[in-house]
Amino acid sequence: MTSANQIHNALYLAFQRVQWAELRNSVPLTLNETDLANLRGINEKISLTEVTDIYLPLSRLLNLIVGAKQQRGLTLNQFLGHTPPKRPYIISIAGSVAVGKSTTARILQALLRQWPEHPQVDLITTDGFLYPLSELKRRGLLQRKGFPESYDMKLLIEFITQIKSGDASVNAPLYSHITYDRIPHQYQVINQPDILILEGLNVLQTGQDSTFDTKRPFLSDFVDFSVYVDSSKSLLKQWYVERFLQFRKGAFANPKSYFHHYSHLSDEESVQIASNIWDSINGPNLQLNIEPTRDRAHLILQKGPDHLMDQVLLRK
Ligand SMILES: Nc1ncnc2c1ncn2[C@@H]1O[C@H](COP(=O)(O)OP(=O)(O)OP(=O)(O)O)[C@@H](O)[C@H]1O
Ligand SMILES: CC(C)(CO)[C@@H](O)C(=O)NCCC(=O)O
Repeated sequence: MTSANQIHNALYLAFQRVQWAELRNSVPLTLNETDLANLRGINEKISLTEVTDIYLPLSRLLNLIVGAKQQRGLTLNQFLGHTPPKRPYIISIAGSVAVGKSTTARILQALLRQWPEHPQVDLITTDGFLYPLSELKRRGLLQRKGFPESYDMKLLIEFITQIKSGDASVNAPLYSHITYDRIPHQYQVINQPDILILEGLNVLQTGQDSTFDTKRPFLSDFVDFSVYVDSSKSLLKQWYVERFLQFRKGAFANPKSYFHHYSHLSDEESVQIASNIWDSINGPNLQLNIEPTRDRAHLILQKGPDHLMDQVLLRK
């Protein structure tokens, strides 16, 4: 009998933290003080050593992989004798709520932009494709936010089809964590970037359940390279609760915030409420719908305590 471990070893090359960090020596790019200050602006909790030791080699790997695809495009054009429109290279980033998908995506965006072969790197999150709050209410899905059925997959597939066709000025809907809802009449315009990073918990899902139209293509059919950010369940819950406490002091204090009523809670009450939301919504969603997609990724980033990278797994 072939064990799950054997299958994993056959599919992935595994790099422990130290091995991966050594690859930094083969990265020609360095970061200057301004670059580092910009990265600080993304999230002041990010360790800059982590950026240079872990994410810089990662940006080099992606730079090489994107380069290979660009080369293939040129070869194909030569064969076909025409020049098709510029089509963005699409990188997806999946993982649990609170694992750090958006932070990872923003670090990679900042680093990938530094490479002269692909200066224009755009980033969008699938949060904007959640149904508006009124629609979620209508469908009785308020307690299922983030579950597959809470996303307008038709809209998301339409969006990615336009991007992949090389269309100019494609609108992506925007989401606000303050109002907990889609922002009406406001869009992010995607205009033929070199790379588009698509971040969200559902990007590796195939929708092989009754809630989806089985004839519809999968999002992953449009994605060139997929990343899954992984960590242990206990750390994920801890990061979720910590972020909730942080929000209570920041975003929730805004009277427009959907969670404004939480801003007056004590620490103890907040921890209780965040734990309940985790145990009833985000934890089960991770278990049922997100974690099962992990081994479809081309690259798995495994984070340990303090968001430090433990291991990098790369599809052979
Ligand atoms: N590399 C990092 N170093 C330190 N803290 C981090 C790092 N990445 C993420 N965090 C922290 O972890 C929490 C979750 O991060 P982030 O908001 O990026 O997660 P997410 O996966 O995008 O979440 P969601 O799905 O809810 O949008 C935040 O409090 C963030 O500050
Ligand atoms: C918007 C999502 C679904 C994904 O980012 C998530 O942050 C969320 O709101 N989940 C629902 C439960 C909660 O409030 O955490």
